[in-house]
Amino acid sequence: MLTRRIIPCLDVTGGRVVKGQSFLNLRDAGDPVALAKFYYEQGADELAFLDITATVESRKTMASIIAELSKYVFMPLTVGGGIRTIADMREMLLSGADKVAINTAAVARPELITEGAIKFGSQCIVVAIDAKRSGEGKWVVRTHSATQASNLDAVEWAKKAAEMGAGELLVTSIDSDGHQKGYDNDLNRAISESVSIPLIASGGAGTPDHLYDALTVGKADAVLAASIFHYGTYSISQVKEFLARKGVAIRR
Ligand SMILES: O=C(O)c1ccccc1NC[C@H](O)[C@H](O)[C@H](O)COP(=O)(O)O
Repeated sequence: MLTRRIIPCLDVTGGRVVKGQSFLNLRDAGDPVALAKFYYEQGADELAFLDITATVESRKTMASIIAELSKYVFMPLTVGGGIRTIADMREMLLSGADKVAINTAAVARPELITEGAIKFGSQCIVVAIDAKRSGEGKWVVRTHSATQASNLDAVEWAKKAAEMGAGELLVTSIDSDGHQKGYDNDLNRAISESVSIPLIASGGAGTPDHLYDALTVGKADAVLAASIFHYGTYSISQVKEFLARKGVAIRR
């Protein structure tokens, strides 16, 4: 079995890490470079950076943060937020990112997924999907930092993104995000059972049990978390010890 990955997520705006609940009420959660170095030293398997301002200016800030980080942090870096073109992807990858996450731009023009996969390799292209529960066993895709509803069913969109060449899916439950009450395992399992590319679960982590449930019940290949780590509720090593004791293949 492939080792499962623990991925801290740094949502960045104005050069600072922030954290909210269901994408709202954002609070300062620290300096991005310091936090990234801390998580690297703690044994994180990968790091995700999300530029939630997503302007031309903020993308330049993100590129300089990633360039600075790459000097100290030697684990896969995924960068997302406002990435709209091949040029945006190239800028992040040349700054030191290993993967780019595209969300709104991929919904607007799914061909961007294929173009990015052809240019840089599928392994560089993560399609981020922000999904909101819309009925029993149904989730709708929202874009623009979850401010706009689309007419896309989240499971169907995930299947299309995989067909278009995505290397990995980063699936965030808008309902669970930041509440530390657990991931939306129904959402993650529904998508994981529909695609053959890795799924990173996101949104809701509050205890090590939640991460275990996401990797088992939710059938995720990796777990992304922000609040649980930024607020120091649990350390990465505590989470990894817990998962290893439960028999999960984890890198230590
Ligand atoms: O994705 C966005 O555009 C966005 C915008 C504003 C605030 C948060 C956002 N995303 C939520 C992040 O992906 C968040 O770090 C993950 O969902 C993990 O959240 P936790 O529930 O705190 O582990």
